Amino acid sequence: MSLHLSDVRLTYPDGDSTVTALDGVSVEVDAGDMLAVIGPSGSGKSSLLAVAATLQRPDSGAVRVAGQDTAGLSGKQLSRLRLEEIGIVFQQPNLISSLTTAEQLLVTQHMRGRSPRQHRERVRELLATVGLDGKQHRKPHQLSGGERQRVNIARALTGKPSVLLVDEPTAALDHDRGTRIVELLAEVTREFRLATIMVTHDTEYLGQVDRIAAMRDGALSHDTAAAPV
Ligand SMILES: Nc1ncnc2c1ncn2[C@@H]1O[C@H](COP(=O)(O)OP(=O)(O)OP(=O)(O)O)[C@@H](O)[C@H]1O
Repeated sequence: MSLHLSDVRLTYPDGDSTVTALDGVSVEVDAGDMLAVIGPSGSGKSSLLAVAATLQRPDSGAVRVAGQDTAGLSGKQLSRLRLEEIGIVFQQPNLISSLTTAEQLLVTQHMRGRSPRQHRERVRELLATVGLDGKQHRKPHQLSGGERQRVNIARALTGKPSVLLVDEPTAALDHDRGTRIVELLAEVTREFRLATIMVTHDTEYLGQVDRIAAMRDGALSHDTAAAPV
């Protein structure tokens, strides 16, 4: 399973004119691969994630998620595809303050219409995978910033997605915590055979990813295997 964008173009209205956010972007990310996308502010990184997440329909070009062409799908079918196949990690964890760590994950299963009871074991395993063993009963204020980001990642993985989209995961973290979060993302990408795209400003963490692409003015100008560190 993979994520495939082909010649994607996206414009936004801008007064009497338009702004081109994505200008013929093509990229393929295979299962088990992690691609980092870097680039200056306004270069189109968030737009790329929004299109890959099927939250934004492109003006033209194709978006295939887990082998499925998204062009002909209705809004309802896209929502279902997102729930089943796509995990999204936003910059801010946006955890619900009254819920425990385990409940943050169970509530997403409830939204999928699945009984939380059947998923307690998976939630326990996922929390262990992200290094939160023994912290399932803690509420967000009882966790560190890095731990909250780990809950965010575990929550994105609860529905067993094949695609993981990550927006600036290290923005609020110091160097050590940031390094461990990117390590964790690389680990879960391999372990769960995810097709992962991580948008980041922080070039210091790029040694841990498989491929790096640079966005400039809506174009993906470079896509290469990451240099070994
Ligand atoms: N909703 C919108 N309406 C109009 N223009 C937009 C909208 N969203 C983004 N843009 C424009 O599209 C271009 C790409 O923006 P985008 O947010 O994708 O870049 P970015 O690389 O993610 O920037 P940043 O790192 O600052 O988040 C920019 O010129 C931006 O001003």
